[in-house]
Amino acid sequence: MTGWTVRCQQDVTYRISGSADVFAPGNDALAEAAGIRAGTTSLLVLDRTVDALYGKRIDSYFAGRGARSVKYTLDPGERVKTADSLLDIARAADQAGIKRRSEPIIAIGGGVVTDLAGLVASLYRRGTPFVRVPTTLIGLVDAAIGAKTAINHNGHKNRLGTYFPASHTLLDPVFLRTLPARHVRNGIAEIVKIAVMKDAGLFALVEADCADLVDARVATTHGQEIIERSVTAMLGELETNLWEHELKRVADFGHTFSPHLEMCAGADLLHGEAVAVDMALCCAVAHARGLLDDESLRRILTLLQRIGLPTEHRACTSAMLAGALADTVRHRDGHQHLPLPTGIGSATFVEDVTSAEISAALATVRRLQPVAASR
Ligand SMILES: NC(=O)c1ccc[n+]([C@@H]2O[C@H](COP(=O)([O-])OP(=O)(O)OC[C@H]3O[C@@H](n4cnc5c(N)ncnc54)[C@H](O)[C@@H]3O)[C@@H](O)[C@H]2O)c1
Ligand SMILES: O=C(CO)[C@@H](O)[C@H](O)[C@H](O)[C@H](O)COP(=O)(O)O
Ligand SMILES: [Zn+2]
Repeated sequence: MTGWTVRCQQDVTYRISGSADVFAPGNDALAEAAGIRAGTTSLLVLDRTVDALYGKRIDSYFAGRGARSVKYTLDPGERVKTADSLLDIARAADQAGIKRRSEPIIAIGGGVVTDLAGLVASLYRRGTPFVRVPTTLIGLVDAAIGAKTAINHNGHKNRLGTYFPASHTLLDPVFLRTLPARHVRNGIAEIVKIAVMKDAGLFALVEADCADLVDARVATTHGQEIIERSVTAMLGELETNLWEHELKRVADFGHTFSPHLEMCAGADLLHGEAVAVDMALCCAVAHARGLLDDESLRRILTLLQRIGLPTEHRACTSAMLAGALADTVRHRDGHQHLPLPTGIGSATFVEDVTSAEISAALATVRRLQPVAASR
C-alpha cells in the first residue's frame, strides 16, 4: 500500500461583543447570536443560582419571541464540572431536539457552566455551535472569551477538554450587580494575572480603583476600562496561540501550582483565589532570583491583599507544591515553562526552579502575610 497525507485547514472566527442587559425584551443581541425566533428551540445550560436570579427574565425573553427554551439546570459550583453532568446535558440536548447547526446551545453562567456546556457542544454530534453569556467576572474577562472547554476528571483540574470557542459571546457587566463579593474578588485575580504579565497601565487602574472595585461590582471610575483592557490583553494571548501549540503561555501565570491546590483545597478556595496564592508564590520566586524588584513585589502582594484575595493557604506544603509542579511539567510536555514577572507588565519563563526555591518563596510569602488575611 502507498501512503497518504491529508492536510486541511480550518478558519476559526468567533465574536465577542458587549451588550448591556442581555435579557431585556427589546435587546436583539442574543436572538441574533443564537438564531432565536418564532418556532426555534434552544437548549439553555445554567446553574440554579443564575436560574433563580434571572430565570423569569430569560423565560420572558424567549416567550416574547415565540421561541421555545429548554433549560438544563445544574447545582452551582465547581463540583458539577464532571463527566456525569456532561452526559446528562447531552441527553437533555436529545430530549430538546435541537437542530444541528441552526439552534446553538446557550451557556448562561460562570466559568463552570461555560466550560462544561462548551465541552458538551464540542462533542454533541461532533460539534454543535454554542453561544456564551458569562455572568461572573471570571467569565467576562477570561473563561468565556477563549477556546478552552473542560471538565475535571480523576482528581485533576480540567483533565478532559477541547478547544472549541463559542460562535458568539455576549459580555454584559450588568450581571455583576448580583454577584457575591467573593466571586468579584475571584475575577479580579485573573485581571491582576494578565495585568502583571502584560499591562502595567491596567495594573495601575486596578490599584487606583481597588478600594471600591469589589463593593461597586466593578462599576467604578475605571471599571469599564479595566474589563475592556483585560479582555484585550487576554485575547492578544489567545488569538496567536488558540490551540496552545506553544506551551509557554503568560496566561498561565498563577496556574502552575493552582490547579492542584484548587483540587486539594476543595470548597475552601475558588479558582481565582488559588490563582492568587500561586501568583504570590511565583512573585516571591521571581524576587529571590532578582527578576522582580522590591517595589514591584510589594505592589503586587499589597494589591492582592487589599482586594481581599488570599496570598497563601495551609494546603501549601513543600511536598504538595512539588507534586503540583511535577504534574504541571507533564502538562507542559516535560518543561517548567514557568511564567514569572520581571516587573509589572513584563514577564519571562524559567525552566530550572528548584524545590528549595519554592520552599523559600513560601516562607517569604508567609512572612509578608498580614495575619488577618491568613487562611
Ligand atoms: N476556559 C477557560 O479558559 C477558563 C478560564 C478561567 C477559568 N475557567 C474555569 O472557570 C471556573 C471558575 O469560574 P466561575 O468562578 O465563574 O465559576 P462558576 O460558574 O462556579 O460561578 C461562580 C458562582 O457564581 C454564581 N453566579 C454566577 N453568576 C452570578 C450572578 N450574576 N449573580 C450571582 N451569582 C452568580 C454561580 O452560581 C456560582 O455559584 C473554573 O472551573 C475554572 O477552571 C476556565
Ligand atoms: O484558568 C484558566 C485561565 O485563567 C484556564 O485557561 C486554564 O485553566 C489555565 O490556562 C491553566 O493554566 C492551564 O489549564 P488547562 O490546560 O489545564 O486547561
Ligand atoms: Zn484561571
